[in-house]
Amino acid sequence: MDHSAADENHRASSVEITKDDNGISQVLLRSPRGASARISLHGGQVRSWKTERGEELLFTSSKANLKPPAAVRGGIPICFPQFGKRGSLEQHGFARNRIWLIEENPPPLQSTDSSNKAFIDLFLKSSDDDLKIWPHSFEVRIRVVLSVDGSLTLISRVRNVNCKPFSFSFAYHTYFSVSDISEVRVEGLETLDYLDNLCNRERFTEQGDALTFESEVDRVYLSSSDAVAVFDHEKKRTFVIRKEGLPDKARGIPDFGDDEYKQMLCVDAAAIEKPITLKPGEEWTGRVELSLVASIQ
Ligand SMILES: O=P(O)(O)OC[C@H]1O[C@H](O)[C@H](O)[C@@H](O)[C@@H]1O
Repeated sequence: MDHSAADENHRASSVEITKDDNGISQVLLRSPRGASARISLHGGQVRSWKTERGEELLFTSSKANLKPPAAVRGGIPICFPQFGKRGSLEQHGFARNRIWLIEENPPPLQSTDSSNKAFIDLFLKSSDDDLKIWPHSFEVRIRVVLSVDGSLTLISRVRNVNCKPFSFSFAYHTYFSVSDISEVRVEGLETLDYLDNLCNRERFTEQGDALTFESEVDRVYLSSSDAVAVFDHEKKRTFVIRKEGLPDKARGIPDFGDDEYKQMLCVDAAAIEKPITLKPGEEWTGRVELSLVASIQ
């Protein structure tokens, strides 16, 4: 068997497409050691990411409405073309509400080696209804890759297929599952400036060595470093989030008035404060890699 045929064979055994309870296609990626990721075509959203021991690493609200076009609070929603309420569109834009397609032969991805890894390519383009509320023709592609060691990488491309420039925001709005938010600390955001969404986006500078949580937090850190770590002392887990092409980080624990939300922490890799502008025919690429490392507490 030649090399590419071996790759194809490996891929076929590690990618499975089924339907969820609402009849929406979902993709299951499996690593040879048993880690897995499940991605729904509703929103192109990663809904589950599990270790080889079957432990779920992402949070999903037990009250989430999973029926399209609802926005599902959990997993990794894709915020595009708007983050939060910073624009005329619905919160976090419409991409997370749309039904995406699987793309069999996407244009080649520069400097990305997905061989021997389980991956899927998803695609969304502006519909006539989208153009009524956001008049810019676009194509968005996301490759979700599960590596042999269980780490999860999402690579996104946005292309301007319009005849005029347009600007957009983008975020991987990642809901990590944590034991209890009081047991968690975040490193990698110290000394950065942030905009506090709970104080009319006023600008502050982060102090202290590592960040812990005592009450609701909703902040956008500007020009953050490309690696942030989330330590969960009780679960003895450390998540490492690495990003490229996405200057900002958002961090939040919402106060939805419910104990359930003490078991989650949102850390987004994002382009929020300086929206990305594309001229006709241009393409932007952004990437995030999530990994679980041996506990360094
Ligand atoms: O509930 P969602 O629409 O998914 O948004 C969840 C959260 O997203 C971001 O972090 C916003 O800054 C928060 O204000 C919001 O609570």
